[in-house]
Amino acid sequence: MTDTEPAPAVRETAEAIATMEIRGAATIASAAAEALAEQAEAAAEADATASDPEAFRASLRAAGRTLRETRPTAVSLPNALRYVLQRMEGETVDALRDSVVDASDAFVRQLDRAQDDLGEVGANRLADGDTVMTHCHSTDALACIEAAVEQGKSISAVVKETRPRQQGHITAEALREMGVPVTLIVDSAARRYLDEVDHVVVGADSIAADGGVINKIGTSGLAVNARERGVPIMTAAQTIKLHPETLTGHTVEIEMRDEAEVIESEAREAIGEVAVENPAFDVTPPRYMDAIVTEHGQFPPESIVTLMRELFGEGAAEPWAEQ
Ligand SMILES: O=P(O)(O)OC[C@H]1O[C@H](OP(=O)(O)O)[C@H](O)[C@@H]1O
Repeated sequence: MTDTEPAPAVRETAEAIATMEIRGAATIASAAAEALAEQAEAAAEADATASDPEAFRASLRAAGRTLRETRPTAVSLPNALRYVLQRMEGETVDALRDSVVDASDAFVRQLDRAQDDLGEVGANRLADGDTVMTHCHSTDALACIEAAVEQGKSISAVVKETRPRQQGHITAEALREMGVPVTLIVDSAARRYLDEVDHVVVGADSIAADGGVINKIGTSGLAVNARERGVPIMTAAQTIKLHPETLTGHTVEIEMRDEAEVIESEAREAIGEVAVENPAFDVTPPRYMDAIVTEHGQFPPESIVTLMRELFGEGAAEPWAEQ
């Protein structure tokens, strides 16, 4: 390992995030924080960095860049890197390592606590006997349903399969394990089933300062249909999903993934020369979302900017940048 080469554990985590073996905004964030701790442990042992605090810092920043480059849309990833790298301090390599490991542990603990707290808030929006509709797989959204079940409410679910990666299957299994009766449907059946649904519950990968919700592709269409059918829709999003760069007018980059996720090679060849696109996310305008549920309470999307300013100020530092 040279001073800027990430430890094998960091490269493995980065690869797993890029291929979506590790996926879901919150899970990506905790994996990234843990990878930085592993980098710190490895760098404290490596010849090039063990006795050189500046080389140690450089190796942590390089690991941050490797992790940052994996997927562009879920802001929980750079927010995790910010949390840990901004707390890296000390004059010696041992002190630096300890500060990174401690920050990483604190971040992961905070993430779990936030999800539990958010679940309680979201559960209060659900009533006994409600049927919820879900899209994709969100641990934050599931936390709301699980807390409602733990409150003794009887909840059923209509689960959208969520093409192309079918994360709805993961949601269906998780809900079944909670004892929630599940009906799995294809995405295009959603509007038909909205008449049988009391609440739509989705997660988020990023929340923009204007209250726009960036979530799995298909969320915006679902939200528009829910509004038209008069069904409330909430997004469950811990505050690590708030995108500080959008405070200064930046837009959120929507990840475009490989066409192979959409169409098998044989079918692709048979169709011939056509374009195939695979955007992973879309933006739901704030007027189509009833509430953003966070660990700090629930907010109308248009007012989320106040919470963002409180938590992030106006700036979004990049402590992983080369110096
Ligand atoms: O953080 P939690 O709530 O678990 O997940 C949040 C969001 O992350 C997922 O993205 P992907 O499957 O990684 O592309 C989905 O869009 C989901 O709603």
